[in-house]
Amino acid sequence: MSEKLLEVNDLTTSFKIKGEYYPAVDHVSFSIKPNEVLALVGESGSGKSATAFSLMGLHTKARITGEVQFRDKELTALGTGRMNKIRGGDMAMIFQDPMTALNPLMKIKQQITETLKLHGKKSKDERESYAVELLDRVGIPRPERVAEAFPHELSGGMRQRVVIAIAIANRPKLLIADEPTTALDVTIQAQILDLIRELQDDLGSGVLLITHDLGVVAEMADRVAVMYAGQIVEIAPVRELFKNPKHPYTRSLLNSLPSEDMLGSRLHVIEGVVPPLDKMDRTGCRFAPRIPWVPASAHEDNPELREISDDHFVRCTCYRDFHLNNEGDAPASADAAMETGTGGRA
Ligand SMILES: Nc1ncnc2c1ncn2[C@@H]1O[C@H](COP(=O)(O)OP(=O)(O)OP(=O)(O)O)[C@@H](O)[C@H]1O
Repeated sequence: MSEKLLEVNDLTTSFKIKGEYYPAVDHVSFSIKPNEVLALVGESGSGKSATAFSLMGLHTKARITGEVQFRDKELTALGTGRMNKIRGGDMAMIFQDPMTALNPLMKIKQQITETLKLHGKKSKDERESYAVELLDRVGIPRPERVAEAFPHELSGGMRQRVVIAIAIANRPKLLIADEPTTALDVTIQAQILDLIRELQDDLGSGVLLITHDLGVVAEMADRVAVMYAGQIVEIAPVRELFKNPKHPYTRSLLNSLPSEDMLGSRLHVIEGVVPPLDKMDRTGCRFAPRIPWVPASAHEDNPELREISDDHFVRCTCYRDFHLNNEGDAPASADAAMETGTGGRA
């Protein structure tokens, strides 16, 4: 097998809005190696989930182009039947909300054995005892009892452990985790992340970890891809990204992280939101409207991801002209920056 487990090239996923297709994922390319955790970060609406769902073949109504090579199979060319075999087998997903991922009317045991059955694993008795083993493996106390429970009888953290048990049931080579801890409280979050890390180590799986939480990224990721308005704007090994962020969007995200020396001070992020798909200007640098104090000449007309140092890629040259102001913050608003004439520069 080649060193790459997953290779995504020019993936474009477009949704139909009022009769027209608009890309939510726009020529996205990245790869994941076995045993590697790639974090995909970005604000709400940047296209993270659409990327994940496209990989899993779950966007049946969208128009999808590009290549998704998974263990030397081209997934975009596979029919539903073969895709169903891969989904939940070699490629599994942990969803954000365990309550919607689980069937409320089925006992936990049944939900796990169904996955095992779909992938032709073991006899009925073996499947049932393996289901209990899996519950134990994901740290569920009294797994025999939990196996007989319905989802609503469990806490949020326990439900997410069940979702993870289902995801790892067939020892996937690739695990896609879409905001796996967002719905949980902080102490449970840490336990679930530890669990995912441990299982990933154990299985040697690659992981695509989708999150908007940079604390989670710092703890879990080997590499990080930053997504804005359907495009990856920066991708780098985790240490490099935290130590040497380039793209203004990445720097804005990192600037929104609280740190000890910022206690009591106000956090600043660049104002604005990701525009809706049908209102998005797709020419030039998509982040330009949110940093109007950076001169137009600093942006490229057709920004591409470019390798600026080993394994560190950035889109658009605007990062060279982007500076934080004296307080180390981006201006609280573009208008303020224009008025003060600081241009957001140091
Ligand atoms: N089925 C759909 N039909 C139409 N538009 C969609 C559909 N799914 C997502 N979108 C749009 O695609 C864009 C990207 O959405 P996506 O859910 O991938 O963002 P995200 O980065 O995962 O955000 P979040 O963190 O809120 O989940 C958004 O503008 C969203 O409204």
